[in-house]
Amino acid sequence: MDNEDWDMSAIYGESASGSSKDTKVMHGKSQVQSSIFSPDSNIVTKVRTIQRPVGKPSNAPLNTSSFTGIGLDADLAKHMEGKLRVTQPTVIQQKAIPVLLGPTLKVGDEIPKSDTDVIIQAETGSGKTLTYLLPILNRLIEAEASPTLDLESKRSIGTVAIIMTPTRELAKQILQVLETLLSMPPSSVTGKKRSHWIVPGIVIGGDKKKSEKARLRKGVNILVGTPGRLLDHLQNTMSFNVQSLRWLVLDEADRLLELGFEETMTSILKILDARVRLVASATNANDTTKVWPQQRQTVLCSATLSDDVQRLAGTSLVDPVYISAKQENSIARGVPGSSAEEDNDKSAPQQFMTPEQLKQLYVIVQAKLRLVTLTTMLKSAFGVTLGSKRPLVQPKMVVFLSSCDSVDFHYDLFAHTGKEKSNAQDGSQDEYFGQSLDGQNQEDGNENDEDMDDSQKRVARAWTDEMYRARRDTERHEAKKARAQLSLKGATLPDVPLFRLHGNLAQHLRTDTYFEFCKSSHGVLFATDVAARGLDLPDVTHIIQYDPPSDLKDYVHRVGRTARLGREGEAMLFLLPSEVKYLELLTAQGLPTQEVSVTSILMKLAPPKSNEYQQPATDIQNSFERYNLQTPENMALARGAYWAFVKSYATHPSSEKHIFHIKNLHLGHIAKSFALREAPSDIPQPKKKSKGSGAGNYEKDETRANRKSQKEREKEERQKPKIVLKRKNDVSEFAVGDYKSLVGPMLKKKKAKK
Ligand SMILES: Nc1ncnc2c1ncn2[C@@H]1O[C@H](COP(=O)(O)OP(=O)(O)OP(=O)(O)O)[C@@H](O)[C@H]1O
Repeated sequence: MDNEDWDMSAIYGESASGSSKDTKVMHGKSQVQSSIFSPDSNIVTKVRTIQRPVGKPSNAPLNTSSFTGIGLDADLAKHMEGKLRVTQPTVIQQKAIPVLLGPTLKVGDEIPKSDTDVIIQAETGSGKTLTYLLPILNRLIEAEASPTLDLESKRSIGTVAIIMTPTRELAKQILQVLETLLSMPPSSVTGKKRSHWIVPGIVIGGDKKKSEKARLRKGVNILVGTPGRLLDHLQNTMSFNVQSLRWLVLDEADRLLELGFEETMTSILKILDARVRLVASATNANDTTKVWPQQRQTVLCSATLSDDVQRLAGTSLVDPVYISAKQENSIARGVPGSSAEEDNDKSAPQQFMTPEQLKQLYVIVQAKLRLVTLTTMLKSAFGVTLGSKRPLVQPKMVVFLSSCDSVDFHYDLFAHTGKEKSNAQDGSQDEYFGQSLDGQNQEDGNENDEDMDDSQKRVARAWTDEMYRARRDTERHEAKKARAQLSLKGATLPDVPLFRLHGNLAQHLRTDTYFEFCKSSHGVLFATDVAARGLDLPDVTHIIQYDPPSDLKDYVHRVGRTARLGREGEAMLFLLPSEVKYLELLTAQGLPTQEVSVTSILMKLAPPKSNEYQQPATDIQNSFERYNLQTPENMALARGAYWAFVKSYATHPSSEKHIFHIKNLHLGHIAKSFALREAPSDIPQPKKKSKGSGAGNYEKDETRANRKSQKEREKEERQKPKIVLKRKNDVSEFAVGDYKSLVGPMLKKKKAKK
């Protein structure tokens, strides 16, 4: 159905689309004010929108089953009902919990005869955390009745379960769920305390190692951690006792096994293999109970499974069973996708799973319109565009960006734009280091040239300069303070709390922001992929992928922050016209997307009964550009974000280079999307920040670049075309320069091999 045909030729406003450019030198560079609309820019295309109905909720609890019915301890089930409001299992819980409870329970026909390694695949938001935590807990509690397990020395048994996650936030979230489950009251039947002896713990980068060591020395029975810190403790904390380890859970397994984490994971597995086996064969001292697995059971889970999992499964899993939420038969032996025939087999496991009820949309936007389109989308969602009403239930949104610097920039921009001084004319009068302070002096009303002699004028000028500097310093100080806050509210989206999350924030800010956003009923979180995996952010209604992910798996995890547990949700993907082929990749993976036209979004800016959206869009863009010009700090954030974007674009995997290639980027328009008025060749690169300063362009743990091995990066370097970008007919005034000048020193150093 065609539902978004607009004839825009009639409504190009003169001021919004005029081609005249205004040039000024500020912040050491020429600033060109150019229009984001031009008569020949064909932003209005006939859009054929395919209306695809969303499916029935696929990750909701089943109303035909109960936890006790699938073998869970009655006290534990009751406790979950009271504490978590969890009463009925989801599909994956119904299928996997009986298997993980072990062969002794004999619930279900398909349960393997002995404990076995397990691979679990289910949609995002389907309750995978409880799927693996509940059976472990259940089996620990069951062991209380075992005469061979000395209750007094249970803590000294050391760590019996390790849960590994790729991000610190996810580790904290899992610990929180674990602690809730462990706060079980005494049994209503026997009156005995349950689970009180089980000690949970966490080891993650960014936290103090010393206190972690102390806790490990005392004994932690279930340990949640990120790979780097876990390996560190395995290598350096002598008192870390894993001799009785029975469960190893790799949550978000595919991410953990990607290049970058792979080496760490291999080392961890080697150490565990050696230590656990050593004791088991020497004394068999830990064979304390029949209800625990006799050997270490490894559980892998994710919504996306990939080649990495197959690689690990081949070496480290013993005859695993595969349990999928979507597959007809509950349980299958072997590793999904490991046989060649499966490639042609339609019943073979799906690599990616998204909730059926999730609405997946995309918009194709020219780079120069990206920022206003995003702004309009946010404004209209919160009901702050002309003629729109605030929705009764305010949305809660996550905007995914490709770099930490980009997150900082957008967070800062939305938090502060609109507060700039009203007399600011394209920033010239607000520029702290500009030539003129006249505007400021007049504003302060301290100077009346006609009534003063020369010396009075000098004193007055010195005095106003002084006051101006003092005010400038105060404003800068306040801006600095504001940047360290957990959330901010700005004039662009009044009363909407804005948050940011990325791997370069100090750990306490990361943690506090995560919990704060969880608690908030509405708001916008600007985040890198650090928020993509596993985070259970309650009530998120919308996801915006402003920068496409570097990996299709991340697409699935990002959109999975909404539409959780049977709820509705909407995800929007931004694509440049040169990236349209990405849709083919999504389609090939069975990910259903539906187009929304950029015009239909921008039209939300038009006054009621009018089609004139270009002027309000231009006003928004100009106010962003003015904000950047206001202070060197603002300028630095924008320039840093621009460079981070360009560099991050260059790290898309080689398999996607035909879609995301830097040579396809219109850099002048990209600069516009960071509200910069400078030519790309003029945009200075940010100075390298000192190591360990907690600042930088990319994610530390979660960077795209980190995911590649040195070898793979070198190979990509060699393959990079030696190109000189030429000015194309339809290319703007800015997009000129050779590859090196565009990409910067990070890539400059390596020479292409012949
Ligand atoms: N059976 C259930 N009934 C009600 N709520 C549940 C049930 N199982 C889990 N939940 C809740 O659903 C939410 C999502 O669970 P969880 O984070 O484990 O999903 P997930 O499948 O691991 O998602 P992701 O793939 O994104 O990590 C949590 O808040 C959890 O408490």
